[in-house]
Amino acid sequence: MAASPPPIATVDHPRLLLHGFLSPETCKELEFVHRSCGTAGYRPSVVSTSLPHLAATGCGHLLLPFVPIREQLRDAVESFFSCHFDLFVEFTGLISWCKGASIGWHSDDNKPYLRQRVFTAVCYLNNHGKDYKGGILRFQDGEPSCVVPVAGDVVIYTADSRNVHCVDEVTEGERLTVTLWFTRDSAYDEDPKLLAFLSQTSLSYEPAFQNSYIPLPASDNMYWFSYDQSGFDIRYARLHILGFIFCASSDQDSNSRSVPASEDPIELLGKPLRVGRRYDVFEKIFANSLHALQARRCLWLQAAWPLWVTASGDWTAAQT
Ligand SMILES: O=C(O)CCC(=O)C(=O)O
Ligand SMILES: [Fe+2]
Repeated sequence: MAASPPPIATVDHPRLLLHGFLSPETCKELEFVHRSCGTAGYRPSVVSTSLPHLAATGCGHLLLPFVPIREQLRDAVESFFSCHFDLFVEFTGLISWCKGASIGWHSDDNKPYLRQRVFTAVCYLNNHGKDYKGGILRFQDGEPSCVVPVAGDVVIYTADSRNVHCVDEVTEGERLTVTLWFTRDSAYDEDPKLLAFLSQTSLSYEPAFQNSYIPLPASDNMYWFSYDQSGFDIRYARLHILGFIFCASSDQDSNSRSVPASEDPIELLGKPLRVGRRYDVFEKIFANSLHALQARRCLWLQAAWPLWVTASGDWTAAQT
């Protein structure tokens, strides 16, 4: 008779790679949510869409695809780690790792404010080699020693020092994941926070606003920006990479589309603005550039035409 495997709790590096956990359709659906609502600012070269962000910005309907995925992942984690206790989802987020993104050796509970995390699940939504280069997940010890991401696969592991890992730098393309952390501490349960955000956004906005497909602005304190620390503002870089150029309303020359020297572009990031494409300028005034970035994929603002962002106000001067 074959000996039964040792209980997972006694294994040195408890982790599991599951192939084909998410269907290709689900991967695409999640990618769509991310393209619609992803926001820069969580870490340099990373764009994220967290569930609290969706709930807080009037996109509660986009939480739906996550409901079965979270449950299936919770089941998989509970069963693999033989959990005889309640397990709560602490964080769920879509994360794209753009060119230059990486993370060094760490365990996922390695900061005082992360101690509540006990298990991690990372689902891969696109493919290493085809969609991007780099971005391989490596573990310091144990098997599998590395994970080459394939769309639909999921890796689950303990968040403690038994699973120290890193992710190689993405050198080309964009690597897309949905990452969940699980906790035993109900104080960190993500669900009540989502419900609170959902009830705020659905109760406190005008009906006309609720019908808009454009996300509401996320609150300033939901994201941090690195400008103060490094002199580099991730919002500005992202606008630039996407092909947007600031165009102040006083600019008479549509070809130069430049910001007058007196206007600090960084200050403009925080001011209300409109978004334009070629000779069309959308009527909607966005609260700030972050809000416009949240919405730009809904508006299909990524075509082959020149794009620009104008300061709000007399935009007609910009298109003469
Ligand atoms: O995306 C991955 O493969 C792992 C990500 C990771 O280590 C993290 O977010 O802490
Ligand atoms: Fe990690």
